[in-house]
Amino acid sequence: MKARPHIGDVVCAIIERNGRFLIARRPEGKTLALKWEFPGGKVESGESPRDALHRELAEELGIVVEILQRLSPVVYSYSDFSLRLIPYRCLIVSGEPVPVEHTALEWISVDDAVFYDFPEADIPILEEYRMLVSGESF
Ligand SMILES: Nc1nc2c([nH]c(=O)n2[C@H]2C[C@H](O)[C@@H](COP(=O)(O)OP(=O)(O)OP(=O)(O)O)O2)c(=O)[nH]1
Repeated sequence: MKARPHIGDVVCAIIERNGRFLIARRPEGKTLALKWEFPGGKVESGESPRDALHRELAEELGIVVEILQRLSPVVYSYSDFSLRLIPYRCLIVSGEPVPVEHTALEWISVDDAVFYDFPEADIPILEEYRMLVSGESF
């Protein structure tokens, strides 16, 4: 019998400002190279998802955020790994994002998202977010 693949938890942030949110481009030579993603990363053992998000955003972008809302987690299996991606809407409370690990950052509107190449696991998150903000005066 084949062993069930390990599913790792990954947290990610939808960081909002002026009706847009921040996306970051993954570097060449890494998994999902050159895809645009929500900033975030793997939850380490013994760490809560929220703590992991604060740590990753400080490391990757040099910012401190306030978490506003958790959206629905997405479980997705790529050909070589599986993950549970847990999204949080956030606001920056200090710092200005600087791409330490990513090759680019962009602030986009939810309608712009179709023009960017996101990982498959992100698609349901973008869809839920679109529904959510279309009901708000965003
Ligand atoms: N941060 C982030 N990661 C995502 C998103 N969508 C998605 O499939 N992922 C995947 C890419 C990575 O494999 C993993 C995030 O882990 P990470 O950013 O800490 O991983 P990494 O590139 O340093 O490590 P690795 O993939 O090379 O093992 O989750 C997303 O929107 N944001």
